[in-house]
Amino acid sequence: MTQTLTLIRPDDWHLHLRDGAMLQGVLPESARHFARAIIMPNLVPPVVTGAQASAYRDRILAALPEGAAFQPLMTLYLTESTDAGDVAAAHASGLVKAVKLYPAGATTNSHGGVHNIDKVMPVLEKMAQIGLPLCVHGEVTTHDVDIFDREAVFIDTVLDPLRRRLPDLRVVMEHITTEEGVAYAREGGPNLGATITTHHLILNRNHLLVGGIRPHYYCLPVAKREKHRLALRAAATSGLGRFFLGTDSAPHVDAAKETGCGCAGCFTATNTMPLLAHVFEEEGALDRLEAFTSRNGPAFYGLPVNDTSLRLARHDAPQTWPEKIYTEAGPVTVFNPGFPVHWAVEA
Ligand SMILES: NC(=O)N[C@@H](CC(=O)O)C(=O)O
Ligand SMILES: [Zn+2]
Ligand SMILES: [Zn+2]
Repeated sequence: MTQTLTLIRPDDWHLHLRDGAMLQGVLPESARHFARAIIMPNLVPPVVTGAQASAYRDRILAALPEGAAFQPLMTLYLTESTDAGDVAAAHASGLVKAVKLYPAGATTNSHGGVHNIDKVMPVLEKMAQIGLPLCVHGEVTTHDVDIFDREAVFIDTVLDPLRRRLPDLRVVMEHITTEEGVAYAREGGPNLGATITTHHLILNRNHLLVGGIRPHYYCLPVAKREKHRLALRAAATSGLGRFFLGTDSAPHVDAAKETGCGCAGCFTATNTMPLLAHVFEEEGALDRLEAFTSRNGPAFYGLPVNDTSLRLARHDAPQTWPEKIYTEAGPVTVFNPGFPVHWAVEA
């Protein structure tokens, strides 16, 4: 008999949709399974002001397939000239659900990000006052720090000092990739959450580098040692409210990935839910998948859970999905986990 699993419809608490032709091409992949998503603001130019977030939200809604009930939850890209009053107004109107901190130079389109945290303290103080969460790409960018250590060093030298300075600030550690990240989030109290991606539950750095370099497994923060992947699996399947799904699905056209200096980002919007069912089944934790994908995120953000559902089924035969999404901007390769997956989302 086919095993099925019915979940409260999931949300994605960290998603890149881009703009224009790419947005048009990838949005249906998320809207098919997810009810809501926190939309990352690292466009070119970035989404800095409330007015820009409102215009971007309109473009997303206009790109939605007919009849899709998908709600984009908007964020602002924090810069050293961000205006605290504009942030507060965008939050008060209900438009903006979080502000995103990119350390300058940390990742794709982060050059306009923050060099010096002191310069953004007035905005962060306002956010702490009004309860608006700060989503953090938690890596230091100084060249003397090894890329595999950047998350752990960020926690010690930036995140922990910031949280001691502003204990009321609500923070989401985005896409954690290390046991240090898991441990810090676990101990962080009710003002701290952490998103975990699908691909970091599947990949370690060997998958990226052994037997040839795999550009479609390259993302930031970069996949780490196996012990870190196992720590992430334990956290995601723990059921603890701190940990929730943020796919960090980050589309780049193949030409920008398969090149001498490839972009960072894994595109997982299409197959995240079957992959997660596979991972949670392996961990003997299918009963905790719903907490990770559908309950813990809304609880952290103070939103109701969705009132619709999503059904997964486990088939005897391995399931398939498109190898690429053909957008008008170019083809985007869908994340291939490298093992057979028997789960599929029911139509
Ligand atoms: N995760 C990635 O590797 N890339 C993201 C940026 C980010 O989330 O850091 C992107 O925008 O492409
Ligand atoms: Zn990031
Ligand atoms: Zn991201």
